[in-house]
Amino acid sequence: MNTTEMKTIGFADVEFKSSVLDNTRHLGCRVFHATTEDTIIQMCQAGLTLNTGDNVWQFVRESQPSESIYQVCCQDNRVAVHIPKGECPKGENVQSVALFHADKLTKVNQNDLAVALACFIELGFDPLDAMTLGLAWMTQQARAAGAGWPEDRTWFPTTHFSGDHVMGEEAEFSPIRKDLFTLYPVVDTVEWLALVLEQGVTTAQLRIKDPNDPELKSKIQQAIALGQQYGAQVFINDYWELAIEMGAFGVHLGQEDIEVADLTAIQAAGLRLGISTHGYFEIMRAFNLKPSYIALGHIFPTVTKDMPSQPQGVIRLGQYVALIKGAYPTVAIGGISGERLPKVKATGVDAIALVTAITRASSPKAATQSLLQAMTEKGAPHAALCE
Ligand SMILES: Cc1ncc(COP(=O)(O)OP(=O)(O)O)c(N)n1
Ligand SMILES: Cc1nc(C(=O)O)sc1CCOP(=O)(O)O
Ligand SMILES: [Mg+2]
Repeated sequence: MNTTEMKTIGFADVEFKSSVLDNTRHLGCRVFHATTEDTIIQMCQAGLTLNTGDNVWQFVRESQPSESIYQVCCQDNRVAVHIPKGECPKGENVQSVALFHADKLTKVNQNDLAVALACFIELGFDPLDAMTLGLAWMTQQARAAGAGWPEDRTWFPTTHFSGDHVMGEEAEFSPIRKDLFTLYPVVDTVEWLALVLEQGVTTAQLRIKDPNDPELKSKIQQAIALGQQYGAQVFINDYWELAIEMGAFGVHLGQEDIEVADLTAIQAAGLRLGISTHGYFEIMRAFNLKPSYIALGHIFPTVTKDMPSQPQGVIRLGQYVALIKGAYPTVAIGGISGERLPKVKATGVDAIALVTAITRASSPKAATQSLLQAMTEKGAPHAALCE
């Protein structure tokens, strides 16, 4: 194909070249990358399509949701992505729409967006994360703000799913004490909680996964009392109604939890809110709620929980931390051991959450002590970022 325009998106060790328009001004391009399959963008009868090997994306004017392809609808500076049913993060039989608002652009050029999207998919990002990054990249370019990795949150789009809870303009969750936000054990019994608090832990979470536990209420009550006794920030996982009723310090909720919880009630009751995220789309979605902290997972493979997403690794963790820094406190979670802790800490993340590094240690008390000590040791910040 004779091309009239060549776009390049380059980051430190990867460079993508995209031939975008042929000489009859028809779109039809390949995104070249040395180590992965080519991604092909074509104009066909149905509109612009992007074939990434695993998925087909189609840029449409008006969307009639399809079960098998990602449909992208661009209007001014807003983008709607209809997610194929099988790929939907909310469940197999749900048709959901992810919405993006690139408010620093006046119009999203869909040819450029297709190229940027293809590049980030080639880099291994999940579809909605690739779209979030693609829009951040385009905004950064449009504002002549450099060719580095998108890290400045002012260039990022806002993201949400259709039907998401909308908080009042002024509403934000109560802050946590950052000086107490360091080692963050997540445990499933009151006994474990007492053990870590006795060792000097100042932030912890009670995570009981059986909602039918007959002693659930009493366990939550004991956890709250322990937090008060030790002057620690104790979060209750999932059970936000009980947490409000019993006056907990805070609750931790995941991406599905925030769809069913009464966030306004949690905020009005003065509880702190921590939110789980697993990539750019979810981080920007969490921003809408102005939470007390943002959790970033899972960094390494974990045996504690079945994860639908891939481990993020410390390089991405560093990029997420840079994006969030100054807006909300951050905590990393997933497969973090004493050995891995220095690399995680070097990303600049505020706190480190862990389960098995303590609960499966041969001496949990000694492990907690040594993890606490490692959190306070001064390391070279932003060093040791190789995985
Ligand atoms: C600190 C912290 N980070 C992440 C999670 C996970 O929350 P969620 O995604 O809702 O999953 P469950 O823990 O409820 O299985 C967490 N609990 N704490
Ligand atoms: C509860 C939980 N949430 C995660 C997330 O990524 O959201 S990872 C995780 C388990 C963390 O356990 P461990 O320290 O044993 O790997
Ligand atoms: Mg949860």
